[in-house]
Amino acid sequence: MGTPPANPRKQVTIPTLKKMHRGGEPITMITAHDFPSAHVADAAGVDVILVGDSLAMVALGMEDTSEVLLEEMLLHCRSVARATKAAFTIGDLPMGSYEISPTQALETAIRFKKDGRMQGVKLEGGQEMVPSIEKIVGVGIPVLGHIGLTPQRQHMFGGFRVQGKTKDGAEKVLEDALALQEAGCFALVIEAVPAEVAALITQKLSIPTIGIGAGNGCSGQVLVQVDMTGNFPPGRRIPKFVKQYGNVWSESLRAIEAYRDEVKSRQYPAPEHTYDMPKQEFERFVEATKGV
Ligand SMILES: Nc1nc(=O)c2c([nH]1)NC[C@@H]1CN(c3ccc(C(=O)N[C@@H](CCC(=O)O)C(=O)O)cc3)CN21
Ligand SMILES: CC(C)C(=O)C(=O)O
Ligand SMILES: [Mg+2]
Repeated sequence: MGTPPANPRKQVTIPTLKKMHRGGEPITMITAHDFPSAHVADAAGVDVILVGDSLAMVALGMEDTSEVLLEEMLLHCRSVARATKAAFTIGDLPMGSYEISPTQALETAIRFKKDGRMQGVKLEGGQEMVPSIEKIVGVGIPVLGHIGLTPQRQHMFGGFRVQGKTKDGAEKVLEDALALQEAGCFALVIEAVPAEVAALITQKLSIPTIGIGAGNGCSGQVLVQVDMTGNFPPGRRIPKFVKQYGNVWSESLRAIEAYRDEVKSRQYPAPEHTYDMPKQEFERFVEATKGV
Protein backbone atom coordinates (compact mmCIF):
# COMPACT_ATOMS: atom_id res chain seq x y z
CA MET A 1 0.00 0.00 0.00
CA GLY A 2 1.25 3.50 -0.82
CA THR A 3 1.61 6.19 1.80
CA PRO A 4 -1.22 8.72 1.96
CA PRO A 5 -0.50 12.13 0.39
CA ALA A 6 1.14 14.61 2.76
CA ASN A 7 -1.68 17.10 2.28
CA PRO A 8 -4.93 15.20 1.90
CA ARG A 9 -7.67 17.36 0.44
CA LYS A 10 -10.14 18.69 3.00
CA GLN A 11 -13.63 17.18 3.08
CA VAL A 12 -16.02 19.37 1.07
CA THR A 13 -19.09 20.28 3.15
CA ILE A 14 -22.22 22.38 2.67
CA PRO A 15 -20.45 25.38 4.31
CA THR A 16 -17.51 24.85 1.88
CA LEU A 17 -19.93 25.00 -1.08
CA LYS A 18 -21.63 28.10 0.35
CA LYS A 19 -18.23 29.77 0.75
CA MET A 20 -17.32 28.96 -2.89
CA HIS A 21 -20.61 30.43 -4.03
CA ARG A 22 -20.10 33.63 -2.01
CA GLY A 23 -16.60 33.97 -3.47
CA GLY A 24 -17.83 33.44 -7.04
CA GLU A 25 -15.83 30.20 -7.38
CA PRO A 26 -17.48 27.71 -9.76
CA ILE A 27 -18.61 24.44 -8.17
CA THR A 28 -17.49 21.32 -10.05
CA MET A 29 -19.66 18.22 -10.01
CA ILE A 30 -19.37 14.92 -11.87
CA THR A 31 -21.20 11.61 -11.72
CA ALA A 32 -19.66 8.37 -10.50
CA HIS A 33 -21.30 4.98 -10.30
CA ASP A 34 -18.75 2.62 -8.74
CA PHE A 35 -15.52 2.40 -6.74
CA PRO A 36 -13.05 3.20 -9.58
CA SER A 37 -15.10 6.02 -11.14
CA ALA A 38 -15.53 7.65 -7.72
CA HIS A 39 -11.86 7.15 -6.85
CA VAL A 40 -10.66 8.95 -9.98
CA ALA A 41 -13.20 11.78 -9.61
CA ASP A 42 -12.14 12.32 -6.00
CA ALA A 43 -8.45 12.23 -6.95
CA ALA A 44 -9.08 14.81 -9.69
CA GLY A 45 -10.34 17.23 -7.07
CA VAL A 46 -13.97 17.74 -8.08
CA ASP A 47 -16.08 19.32 -5.34
CA VAL A 48 -19.18 17.13 -5.61
CA ILE A 49 -19.72 13.53 -6.73
CA LEU A 50 -23.25 12.62 -7.83
CA VAL A 51 -24.40 9.02 -8.00
CA GLY A 52 -26.82 9.90 -10.79
CA ASP A 53 -29.67 7.68 -11.87
CA SER A 54 -28.08 8.07 -15.33
CA LEU A 55 -26.13 4.99 -14.17
CA ALA A 56 -29.22 3.08 -15.30
CA MET A 57 -28.22 3.91 -18.86
CA VAL A 58 -24.43 4.18 -18.70
CA ALA A 59 -23.62 1.36 -16.26
CA LEU A 60 -26.59 -1.00 -16.35
CA GLY A 61 -27.57 -0.79 -20.03
CA MET A 62 -31.17 0.21 -19.36
CA GLU A 63 -33.20 2.25 -21.89
CA ASP A 64 -34.29 4.82 -19.41
CA THR A 65 -33.27 6.28 -16.04
CA SER A 66 -36.74 5.48 -14.69
CA GLU A 67 -36.00 1.72 -14.76
CA VAL A 68 -33.41 1.70 -11.99
CA LEU A 69 -34.55 0.44 -8.56
CA LEU A 70 -33.90 1.98 -5.16
CA GLU A 71 -31.90 -1.07 -4.01
CA GLU A 72 -29.75 -0.88 -7.16
CA MET A 73 -29.02 2.81 -6.57
CA LEU A 74 -28.05 2.08 -2.95
CA LEU A 75 -25.56 -0.62 -4.00
CA HIS A 76 -23.84 1.85 -6.33
CA CYS A 77 -23.93 4.61 -3.69
CA ARG A 78 -22.13 2.40 -1.17
CA SER A 79 -19.36 1.59 -3.66
CA VAL A 80 -18.92 5.31 -4.42
CA ALA A 81 -18.89 6.20 -0.71
CA ARG A 82 -16.03 3.74 -0.10
CA ALA A 83 -13.84 5.52 -2.66
CA THR A 84 -14.68 9.13 -1.87
CA LYS A 85 -12.43 10.85 0.64
CA ALA A 86 -12.97 14.57 0.04
CA ALA A 87 -15.78 15.29 -2.41
CA PHE A 88 -19.31 15.93 -1.13
CA THR A 89 -21.46 12.93 -2.11
CA ILE A 90 -25.04 13.11 -3.39
CA GLY A 91 -27.39 10.27 -4.31
CA ASP A 92 -30.08 10.73 -7.00
CA LEU A 93 -33.49 9.51 -5.80
CA PRO A 94 -34.80 7.14 -8.48
CA MET A 95 -38.27 7.36 -9.97
CA GLY A 96 -40.89 5.77 -7.75
CA SER A 97 -38.92 6.15 -4.54
CA TYR A 98 -40.06 9.66 -3.50
CA GLU A 99 -43.07 11.06 -5.41
CA ILE A 100 -45.90 9.42 -3.48
CA SER A 101 -45.72 11.47 -0.30
CA PRO A 102 -43.34 13.60 1.75
CA THR A 103 -43.10 10.64 4.13
CA GLN A 104 -41.99 8.32 1.34
CA ALA A 105 -39.46 10.95 0.19
CA LEU A 106 -38.06 11.26 3.72
CA GLU A 107 -37.87 7.48 4.18
CA THR A 108 -35.95 7.17 0.91
CA ALA A 109 -33.64 10.08 1.72
CA ILE A 110 -32.80 8.40 5.05
CA ARG A 111 -32.04 5.14 3.23
CA PHE A 112 -29.63 7.05 0.95
CA LYS A 113 -27.88 8.37 4.05
CA LYS A 114 -27.79 5.18 6.11
CA ASP A 115 -27.66 2.38 3.49
CA GLY A 116 -26.15 4.43 0.66
CA ARG A 117 -23.72 6.38 2.88
CA MET A 118 -24.42 9.56 0.89
CA GLN A 119 -24.11 13.02 2.42
CA GLY A 120 -27.00 14.55 0.49
CA VAL A 121 -29.75 13.65 -1.97
CA LYS A 122 -31.05 15.02 -5.27
CA LEU A 123 -34.60 14.79 -6.52
CA GLU A 124 -36.28 15.94 -9.73
CA GLY A 125 -39.20 18.34 -9.89
CA GLY A 126 -40.44 21.86 -9.18
CA GLN A 127 -43.06 23.46 -6.95
CA GLU A 128 -44.93 20.16 -6.47
CA MET A 129 -41.90 18.75 -4.58
CA VAL A 130 -41.77 21.57 -1.99
CA PRO A 131 -43.46 19.65 0.91
CA SER A 132 -41.11 16.68 0.39
CA ILE A 133 -38.01 18.86 0.25
CA GLU A 134 -39.07 20.69 3.43
CA LYS A 135 -39.52 17.38 5.20
CA ILE A 136 -36.08 16.03 4.14
CA VAL A 137 -34.23 19.29 4.85
CA GLY A 138 -36.13 19.50 8.15
CA VAL A 139 -34.25 16.48 9.50
CA GLY A 140 -30.90 17.81 8.31
CA ILE A 141 -30.37 15.98 5.03
CA PRO A 142 -29.14 18.41 2.35
CA VAL A 143 -31.27 18.42 -0.82
CA LEU A 144 -30.09 19.33 -4.32
CA GLY A 145 -33.03 20.29 -6.57
CA HIS A 146 -33.21 19.44 -10.28
CA ILE A 147 -35.29 21.52 -12.73
CA GLY A 148 -35.53 22.23 -16.46
CA LEU A 149 -35.20 18.91 -18.28
CA THR A 150 -35.94 16.24 -15.69
CA PRO A 151 -35.16 12.93 -17.44
CA GLN A 152 -37.44 10.82 -15.20
CA ARG A 153 -40.32 12.72 -16.85
CA GLN A 154 -38.99 12.51 -20.40
CA HIS A 155 -42.16 10.87 -21.70
CA MET A 156 -44.13 13.94 -20.65
CA PHE A 157 -41.74 16.16 -22.64
CA GLY A 158 -41.61 13.83 -25.65
CA GLY A 159 -37.94 12.97 -25.15
CA PHE A 160 -34.84 14.75 -23.89
CA ARG A 161 -36.08 18.20 -24.94
CA VAL A 162 -34.62 21.58 -24.08
CA GLN A 163 -36.90 23.36 -21.55
CA GLY A 164 -37.64 27.05 -20.96
CA LYS A 165 -37.34 28.08 -24.62
CA THR A 166 -40.44 30.31 -24.53
CA LYS A 167 -41.36 33.19 -22.19
CA ASP A 168 -43.89 30.98 -20.40
CA GLY A 169 -41.52 28.02 -20.31
CA ALA A 170 -38.73 30.17 -18.87
CA GLU A 171 -41.13 31.63 -16.27
CA LYS A 172 -42.05 28.10 -15.17
CA VAL A 173 -38.35 27.23 -14.64
CA LEU A 174 -37.83 30.47 -12.65
CA GLU A 175 -40.91 29.82 -10.48
CA ASP A 176 -39.69 26.28 -9.78
CA ALA A 177 -36.23 27.62 -8.92
CA LEU A 178 -37.60 30.18 -6.45
CA ALA A 179 -39.91 27.61 -4.84
CA LEU A 180 -37.09 25.08 -4.38
CA GLN A 181 -34.81 27.74 -2.88
CA GLU A 182 -37.58 28.70 -0.46
CA ALA A 183 -38.11 25.01 0.41
CA GLY A 184 -34.49 24.79 1.55
CA CYS A 185 -32.47 23.27 -1.31
CA PHE A 186 -28.78 24.07 -0.91
CA ALA A 187 -28.33 24.23 -4.71
CA LEU A 188 -30.21 23.44 -7.93
CA VAL A 189 -29.28 21.44 -11.01
CA ILE A 190 -30.60 23.23 -14.11
CA GLU A 191 -30.62 20.88 -17.10
CA ALA A 192 -31.03 21.67 -20.81
CA VAL A 193 -32.25 25.28 -20.56
CA PRO A 194 -31.10 28.18 -22.81
CA ALA A 195 -27.97 29.83 -21.42
CA GLU A 196 -29.51 33.28 -21.01
CA VAL A 197 -32.48 31.87 -19.06
CA ALA A 198 -30.23 29.84 -16.73
CA ALA A 199 -27.97 32.89 -16.20
CA LEU A 200 -30.91 35.15 -15.32
CA ILE A 201 -32.35 32.55 -12.93
CA THR A 202 -28.91 32.20 -11.31
CA GLN A 203 -28.85 35.98 -10.72
CA LYS A 204 -32.29 35.87 -9.06
CA LEU A 205 -31.23 33.15 -6.61
CA SER A 206 -29.06 33.27 -3.51
CA ILE A 207 -28.23 29.53 -3.72
CA PRO A 208 -25.87 28.13 -6.39
CA THR A 209 -27.05 26.65 -9.69
CA ILE A 210 -25.25 23.67 -11.22
CA GLY A 211 -25.76 23.64 -14.98
CA ILE A 212 -25.82 20.78 -17.46
CA GLY A 213 -26.64 22.02 -20.94
CA ALA A 214 -27.49 25.37 -19.34
CA GLY A 215 -24.57 27.56 -20.44
CA ASN A 216 -21.73 29.27 -18.64
CA GLY A 217 -23.80 31.59 -16.45
CA CYS A 218 -24.58 28.98 -13.81
CA SER A 219 -22.67 28.83 -10.52
CA GLY A 220 -21.18 25.45 -11.41
CA GLN A 221 -21.31 22.59 -13.88
CA VAL A 222 -22.07 18.86 -13.87
CA LEU A 223 -21.48 16.18 -16.50
CA VAL A 224 -21.96 12.43 -16.68
CA GLN A 225 -18.46 10.98 -16.21
CA VAL A 226 -18.51 8.40 -19.02
CA ASP A 227 -19.61 11.13 -21.46
CA MET A 228 -16.74 13.50 -20.67
CA THR A 229 -14.06 10.81 -20.43
CA GLY A 230 -15.27 9.17 -23.65
CA ASN A 231 -15.85 5.82 -21.97
CA PHE A 232 -18.46 4.46 -24.39
CA PRO A 233 -18.48 2.75 -27.79
CA PRO A 234 -18.00 4.96 -30.86
CA GLY A 235 -21.15 6.02 -32.65
CA ARG A 236 -23.29 6.49 -29.55
CA ARG A 237 -25.26 9.75 -29.66
CA ILE A 238 -24.28 12.12 -26.91
CA PRO A 239 -26.03 15.36 -25.93
CA LYS A 240 -24.86 18.61 -27.57
CA PHE A 241 -23.71 20.03 -24.22
CA VAL A 242 -21.13 17.27 -23.62
CA LYS A 243 -17.47 18.08 -24.13
CA GLN A 244 -15.43 14.91 -24.50
CA TYR A 245 -12.14 15.47 -22.66
CA GLY A 246 -10.74 11.99 -23.18
CA ASN A 247 -11.14 8.70 -25.00
CA VAL A 248 -11.11 6.06 -22.30
CA TRP A 249 -13.04 3.56 -24.42
CA SER A 250 -10.44 3.47 -27.19
CA GLU A 251 -7.65 3.17 -24.60
CA SER A 252 -9.43 0.22 -22.94
CA LEU A 253 -10.05 -1.34 -26.35
CA ARG A 254 -6.38 -0.96 -27.30
CA ALA A 255 -5.23 -2.57 -24.06
CA ILE A 256 -7.64 -5.50 -24.22
CA GLU A 257 -6.88 -6.19 -27.90
CA ALA A 258 -3.15 -6.18 -27.11
CA TYR A 259 -3.74 -8.66 -24.26
CA ARG A 260 -5.81 -10.93 -26.50
CA ASP A 261 -3.12 -10.86 -29.21
CA GLU A 262 -0.32 -11.59 -26.76
CA VAL A 263 -2.15 -14.56 -25.26
CA LYS A 264 -2.86 -15.96 -28.73
CA SER A 265 0.83 -15.55 -29.71
CA ARG A 266 2.14 -16.79 -26.31
CA GLN A 267 4.00 -13.49 -25.67
CA TYR A 268 2.08 -13.16 -22.43
CA PRO A 269 2.81 -14.13 -19.70
CA ALA A 270 6.56 -13.43 -19.95
CA PRO A 271 9.08 -14.73 -17.33
CA GLU A 272 8.65 -11.55 -15.23
CA HIS A 273 4.97 -12.37 -14.78
CA THR A 274 5.56 -15.91 -13.49
CA TYR A 275 6.59 -17.61 -10.23
CA ASP A 276 9.33 -20.20 -9.99
CA MET A 277 10.47 -22.79 -7.48
CA PRO A 278 13.88 -24.23 -6.52
CA LYS A 279 15.04 -26.54 -9.32
CA GLN A 280 15.67 -29.36 -6.88
CA GLU A 281 12.13 -29.17 -5.53
CA PHE A 282 10.76 -29.34 -9.03
CA GLU A 283 12.90 -32.39 -9.85
CA ARG A 284 11.53 -34.14 -6.76
CA PHE A 285 8.04 -33.22 -7.87
CA VAL A 286 8.67 -34.69 -11.35
CA GLU A 287 9.95 -37.86 -9.70
CA ALA A 288 6.82 -38.10 -7.58
CA THR A 289 4.57 -37.76 -10.61
CA LYS A 290 6.09 -40.80 -12.33
CA GLY A 291 3.49 -43.49 -12.51
CA VAL A 292 0.59 -41.05 -12.09
N1 LIG B 1 -24.98 9.46 -20.82
C1 LIG B 1 -25.91 10.32 -20.38
N2 LIG B 1 -25.58 11.62 -20.31
C2 LIG B 1 -26.50 12.53 -19.88
O1 LIG B 1 -26.17 13.73 -19.81
C3 LIG B 1 -27.79 12.06 -19.51
C4 LIG B 1 -28.06 10.68 -19.60
N3 LIG B 1 -27.11 9.84 -20.03
N4 LIG B 1 -29.26 10.18 -19.27
C5 LIG B 1 -30.22 11.00 -18.62
C6 LIG B 1 -30.15 12.38 -19.06
C7 LIG B 1 -30.64 12.58 -20.48
N5 LIG B 1 -29.85 13.67 -20.94
C8 LIG B 1 -29.95 14.23 -22.20
C9 LIG B 1 -29.82 13.43 -23.32
C10 LIG B 1 -29.91 13.96 -24.58
C11 LIG B 1 -30.13 15.29 -24.75
C12 LIG B 1 -30.20 15.80 -26.14
O2 LIG B 1 -29.66 15.17 -27.03
N6 LIG B 1 -30.84 16.91 -26.38
C13 LIG B 1 -30.89 17.44 -27.72
C14 LIG B 1 -31.97 18.45 -27.85
C15 LIG B 1 -33.30 17.78 -28.07
C16 LIG B 1 -34.41 18.76 -28.33
O3 LIG B 1 -34.54 19.79 -27.68
O4 LIG B 1 -35.18 18.45 -29.23
C17 LIG B 1 -29.55 18.11 -28.04
O5 LIG B 1 -29.34 18.48 -29.18
O6 LIG B 1 -28.71 18.21 -27.13
C18 LIG B 1 -30.26 16.12 -23.63
C19 LIG B 1 -30.17 15.57 -22.35
C20 LIG B 1 -28.97 14.11 -19.91
N7 LIG B 1 -28.79 12.94 -19.09
C1 LIG C 1 -26.77 14.56 -15.09
C2 LIG C 1 -27.16 14.58 -13.66
C3 LIG C 1 -27.64 15.92 -13.22
C4 LIG C 1 -28.13 13.49 -13.31
O1 LIG C 1 -29.23 13.71 -12.85
C5 LIG C 1 -27.72 12.09 -13.51
O2 LIG C 1 -26.55 11.82 -13.86
O3 LIG C 1 -28.56 11.22 -13.29
MG1 LIG D 1 -30.43 11.99 -12.67
